[in-house]
Amino acid sequence: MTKKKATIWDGNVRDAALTILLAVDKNQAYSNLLLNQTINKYKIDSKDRALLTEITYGTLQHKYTLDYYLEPFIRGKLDLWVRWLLRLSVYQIVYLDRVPDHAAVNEAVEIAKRRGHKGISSTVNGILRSILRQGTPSIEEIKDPIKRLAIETSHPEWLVERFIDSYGLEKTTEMLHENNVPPTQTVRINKTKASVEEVLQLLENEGITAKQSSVIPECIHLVNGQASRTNAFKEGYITIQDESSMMPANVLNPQKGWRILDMCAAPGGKTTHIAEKMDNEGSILATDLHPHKLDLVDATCKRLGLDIIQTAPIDGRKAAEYLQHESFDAVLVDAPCSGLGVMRRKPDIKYTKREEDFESLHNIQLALLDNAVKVLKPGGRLVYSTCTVNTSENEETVQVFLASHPEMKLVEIENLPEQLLQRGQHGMIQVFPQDFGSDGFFVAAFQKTT
Ligand SMILES: C[S@@+](CC[C@H](N)C(=O)[O-])C[C@H]1O[C@@H](n2cnc3c(N)ncnc32)[C@H](O)[C@@H]1O
Repeated sequence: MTKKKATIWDGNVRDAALTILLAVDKNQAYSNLLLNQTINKYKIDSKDRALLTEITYGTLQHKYTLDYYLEPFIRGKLDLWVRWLLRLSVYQIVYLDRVPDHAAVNEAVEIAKRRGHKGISSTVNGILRSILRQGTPSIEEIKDPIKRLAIETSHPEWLVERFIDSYGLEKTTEMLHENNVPPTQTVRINKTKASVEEVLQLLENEGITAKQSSVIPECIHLVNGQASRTNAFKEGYITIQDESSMMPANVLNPQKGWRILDMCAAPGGKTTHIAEKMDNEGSILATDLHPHKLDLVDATCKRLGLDIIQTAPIDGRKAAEYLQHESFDAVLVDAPCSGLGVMRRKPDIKYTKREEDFESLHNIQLALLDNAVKVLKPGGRLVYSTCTVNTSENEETVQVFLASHPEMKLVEIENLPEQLLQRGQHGMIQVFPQDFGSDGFFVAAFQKTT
């Protein structure tokens, strides 16, 4: 008898969510990539897609809270898949009004029967029915305020403490809650092809309601639909990008005809934004450590009709060995970072990041900046950005960099809307997810004086 090949999708949303959650936990798979691959590969329809996304992300986002709710009801050790099945079931019971409790329990019992044996399914049934009868334990009763906030918002305690040390209790509390709010879909319009009004009309013709952002003018918020499936996307009128990520190109303020280096360019979101701002006139060298990722940059340029971008695999920590010194009008270092600003869309980051990662990231960031200075023309502009909320990779990287580079100075950021400028000081802006519902993001602008 031929064995049936295992598949993520057999029409059962909860089962597919369980498979994805297990892969994220066991194989350190990226939840967003695996979820998108599953949805696209199996062409999952919009109703199932919404529920699958909600259960997968929601369960992952609230993992520690769900464990707290489950703890009093679990006796002994459970297999990993059983624990995830319980978590995703309690997630539905506690957070999803549109799923009746009995449906969540029955589905879990059926999955337990299929994946395990009768004993397991009655354990799952017993635990979930006890929770329905007795209710979940109260988080309010946790005495330690840091532990309470960590459980309530499902973040590791060390990270909560670190955030409070850097940003204070109020900002941290707001940020941790916002990290559990699903992000809205935002796209950037390609102004070399159409105006905002024209793109809004194109999207409307495809049944998509969208509106221009009140923060970054080239940003559009989608109310429904999936940007990647639209003709507007396929024909190069839009690029999927978080609103915060639209800051660096604006801060760089590139002019037509400039020669620009984008040192950590893949997959090309900011490179192509810079090219659009230059009206596709001038030249951009887009480099990245990983050659295969540069194919994505090339493909995006082709889709958007931009031809001033050349790609090259270069380790930015050695860029000055390969590139002519003082040859670029401006350099963008959109550095590799801990990604603590994007936990809304990549909840796995909450559970996988370690404090010891920060120092090596800080050192890589400094090495990238050192090289950027060497290839920058005197008078040229350097922009440093990260998608993290972490002083050691943001303000401290800037301070240490400045201390060893007297020829560099921070310059006032000008080319952003007032509401963003208000959040900055001395050439640096830290955006928090709660500020505009966009990713947490940091940007700093420097000028080479000699
Ligand atoms: C934050 S991502 C860049 C995102 C990109 N700028 C965009 O907007 O689409 C950081 C990038 O840095 C690259 N990277 C990591 N270490 C690098 C190094 N030593 N030199 C150059 N690129 C590096 C990674 O491969 C990754 O693509």
